[in-house]
Amino acid sequence: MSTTALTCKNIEVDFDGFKAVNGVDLTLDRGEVHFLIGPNGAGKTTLVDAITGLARYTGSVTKDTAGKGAVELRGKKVHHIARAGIGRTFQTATVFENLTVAQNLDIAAGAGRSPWTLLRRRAHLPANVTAVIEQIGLHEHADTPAGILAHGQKQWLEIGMLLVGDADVLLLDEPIAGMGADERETTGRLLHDIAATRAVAVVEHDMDFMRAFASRVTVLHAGTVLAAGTVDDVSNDPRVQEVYLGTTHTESDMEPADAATA
Ligand SMILES: Nc1ncnc2c1ncn2[C@@H]1O[C@H](COP(=O)(O)OP(=O)(O)OP(=O)(O)O)[C@@H](O)[C@H]1O
Repeated sequence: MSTTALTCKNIEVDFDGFKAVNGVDLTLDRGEVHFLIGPNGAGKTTLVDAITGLARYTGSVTKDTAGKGAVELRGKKVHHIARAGIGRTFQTATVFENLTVAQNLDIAAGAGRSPWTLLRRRAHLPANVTAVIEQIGLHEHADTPAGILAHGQKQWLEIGMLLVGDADVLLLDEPIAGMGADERETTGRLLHDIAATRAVAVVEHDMDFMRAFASRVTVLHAGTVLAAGTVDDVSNDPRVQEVYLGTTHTESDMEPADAATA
């Protein structure tokens, strides 16, 4: 059963009079892989920036925690928002290249620990770190320096760092950019595995990937929600077809399916 993890109401981001996000409502539910799509400049990244505290906005973003009610995130500092369970990745993975996979995860898991305990060598990894290494498929690379991981593996490690940090809402910016077919497939399955208990939102340009793995889709255009629903709902929406086919944004075309990775 899906439960709501994040609710955005009437979000507006204004850059000197230009509304990059203009009255967006969005709900992210646990149990779903929710794709945010739209042509270049639609406002996808700015919306994620607002949710994570990097862009000032009006409106409301509330984090819903089962049993504890809703907490307003607007006005909170970036690290408070992260601590409230909102995790984010960027297109370029930001892992500690000289540390091993296990050390990267151990540090991400220890956000609340003192620097001294973080530095101390640990005889055994905490159970949650071991479980996440398994979940992200890097158990054979636990002692591999992150810097020599393949591109896809680095992305999975970064997602793993959000998981051990107890992110309940994961906002992923083009997680499959630069990945091969097998890595994309693995990533899609990983996202659904994660979404079993958390909310996952993916900003994406790759329409094949969206069709294969989206539980729900929100289409942004010019800072507003153009359409929302299932893959079929949005694919069959004439307004969505118009935006993708009737404008110059052909690099994001809905057809052919594999048109773009921005
Ligand atoms: N700091 C800023 N100052 C002014 N305008 C900005 C700023 N950041 C983004 N914009 C503008 O806001 C609009 C939305 O940009 P945004 O990056 O959110 O779009 P996007 O949907 O993520 O696009 P893409 O898919 O190309 O990444 C664009 O017109 C962009 O030029």
